[in-house]
Amino acid sequence: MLQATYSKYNLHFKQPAGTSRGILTEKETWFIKVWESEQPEIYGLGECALFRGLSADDRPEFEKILKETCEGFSNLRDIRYLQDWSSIQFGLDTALADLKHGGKRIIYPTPFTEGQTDVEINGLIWMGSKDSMRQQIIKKLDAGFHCIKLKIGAIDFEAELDLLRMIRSQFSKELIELRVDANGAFSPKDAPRKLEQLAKYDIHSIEQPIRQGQWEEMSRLCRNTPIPIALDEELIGIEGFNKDKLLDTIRPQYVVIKPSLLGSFSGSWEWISRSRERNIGWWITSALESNIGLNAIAQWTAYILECHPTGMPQGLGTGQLYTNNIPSPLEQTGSTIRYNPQASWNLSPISF
Ligand SMILES: O=C(O)CCC(=O)c1ccccc1C(=O)O
Repeated sequence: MLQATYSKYNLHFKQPAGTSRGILTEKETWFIKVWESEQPEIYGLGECALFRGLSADDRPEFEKILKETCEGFSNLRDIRYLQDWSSIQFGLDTALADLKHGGKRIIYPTPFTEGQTDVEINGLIWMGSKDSMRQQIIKKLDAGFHCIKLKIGAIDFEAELDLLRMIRSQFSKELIELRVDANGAFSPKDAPRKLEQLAKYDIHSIEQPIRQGQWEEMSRLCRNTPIPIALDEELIGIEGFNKDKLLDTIRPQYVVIKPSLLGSFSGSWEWISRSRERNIGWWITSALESNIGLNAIAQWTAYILECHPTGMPQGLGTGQLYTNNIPSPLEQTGSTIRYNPQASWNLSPISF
């Protein structure tokens, strides 16, 4: 009989992570474990990566639903009811796929999990003082990144423009692709002027320039913008035919796919396939998961890119943020993430 249980885990940031939504020092997450009662030593592990303030499932009943999911698991025929609970669906999908493949943290077996391919990623620059952002940028460039993404929209806009000017004075757009992520910080009124100013620095794309839920304003921005716009928060909680409606109304240049927030792998694939039909670009990003969730996202990304290569860096560069992450075979070297099948997991930090 299939069994399941869960456990809460608190991740601690090495450095406070600044975004226009505030500064993070800790991130809670939940692990889920599944096994056959005859063989408890072989189990699948997943991460229900609840993101407070961002996930559609940041609701008071979260733990109750997770608990009921685990308790009612053996006679659960249909887990589609979890479509409202993206992070639980993501954790359960991961754990079940892991169990199916023998409980070795192999979720999507591909050449990536054999260590034969890697995935190009962007380097992430958190918001901070101009000095701290400059130091982070230099570190990422030294590490070999060709694409960096800056969280913008909270420090003084002129200082942010200065940073972009500094980067561009040393590195052309052929050498470094610059992405920025405003996490909704601009007002619809200011956004056009801010986009014009940013455009001087050959910006590849801007994520979520204005807050989600303003389809008319966002649609207008996307029509006139000098910088391609990528939707991120905008996609959270949108289901079914509304996905088509959103893409047809806003017509963004890109969408950012976060599997733990967008209905796991199936919900994420719906966004990718619908975007592909409309010539809307996409990339896949982690959203502050531990290595358990990041591993699942990285493996799924490699699996999707095998059939649908885009040539674009993905946003999976969040693996080194925490002091107490779960030691894993994921390695970030240069500008890529890879899975080293010779390395091992150390799951001892997790207790069920
Ligand atoms: O932006 C990234 O690539 C990862 C970081 C991330 O998801 C995040 C972290 C803090 C606040 C908002 C977000 C977000 O972009 O959704």
